[in-house]
Amino acid sequence: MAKSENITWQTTKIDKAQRQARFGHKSAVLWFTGLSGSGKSTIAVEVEKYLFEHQINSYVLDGDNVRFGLNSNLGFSAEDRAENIRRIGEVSKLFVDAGIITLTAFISPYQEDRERVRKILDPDEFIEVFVDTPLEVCEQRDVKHLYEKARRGEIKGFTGIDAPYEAPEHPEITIDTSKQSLETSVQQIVSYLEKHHYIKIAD
Ligand SMILES: Nc1ncnc2c1ncn2[C@@H]1O[C@H](COP(=O)(O)OS(=O)(=O)O)[C@@H](OP(=O)(O)O)[C@H]1O
Ligand SMILES: Nc1ncnc2c1ncn2[C@@H]1O[C@H](COP(=O)(O)OP(=O)(O)O)[C@@H](O)[C@H]1O
Repeated sequence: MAKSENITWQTTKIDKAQRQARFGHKSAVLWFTGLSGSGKSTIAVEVEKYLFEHQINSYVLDGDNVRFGLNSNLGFSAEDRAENIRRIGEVSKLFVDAGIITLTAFISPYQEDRERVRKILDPDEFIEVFVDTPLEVCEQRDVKHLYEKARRGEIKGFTGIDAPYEAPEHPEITIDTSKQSLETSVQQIVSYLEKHHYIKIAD
């Protein structure tokens, strides 16, 4: 698949460990996955805000936003979703190298695509956050009226309706927004990061 030839890896004089030491926290990807409307973006944005307010460098890569720019040439076939996730995985790796806690909010419905991203990162750098909100609840919310359109057949291949969602088998974190508040979810993620020594929140 690689088309580039005659390329050599350029080393730099500052590495990830030095950046992490300067920032005072580790870097990793919080990889949110779940149905449309499950709460990925809402939680990711809130965690980013919390981390920012506690002097931790973080950044959200969001499905809709990235599809306006970097991935504007991709649709929703299985192949295009795989390429979408591959590119975001590579971008996340760069962000992690830059020392940033990166939050990605993509449906990322295929186990294989998510596992491919896990493999290009160091073992503790990929934290899978399964936003396990039931389809009925997501559909009832229907924030963007997309489920309505999918049910009417106006959108083909909509995740959860006529395209698959493969739930993670061993996510590091599981959240069900039909059972827990946004504040609880944020705390759950921050606690995970603290417990596993990615960050230390000053008292
Ligand atoms: N066919 C189909 N299936 C699922 N979602 C669709 C579709 N068409 C458009 N949308 C809108 O695109 C958002 C999902 O984009 P992602 O990049 O996260 O999708 S994927 O990871 O490549 O599967 C998704 O946004 P979220 O609601 O934020 O998940 C939808 O708004
Ligand atoms: N406990 C909760 N946690 C997160 N979102 C919630 C919660 N309860 C209701 N919501 C609502 O659910 C919707 C989730 O939408 P969004 O975050 O865009 O989902 P996704 O990014 O997964 O498509 C938002 O309108 C949000 O306000």
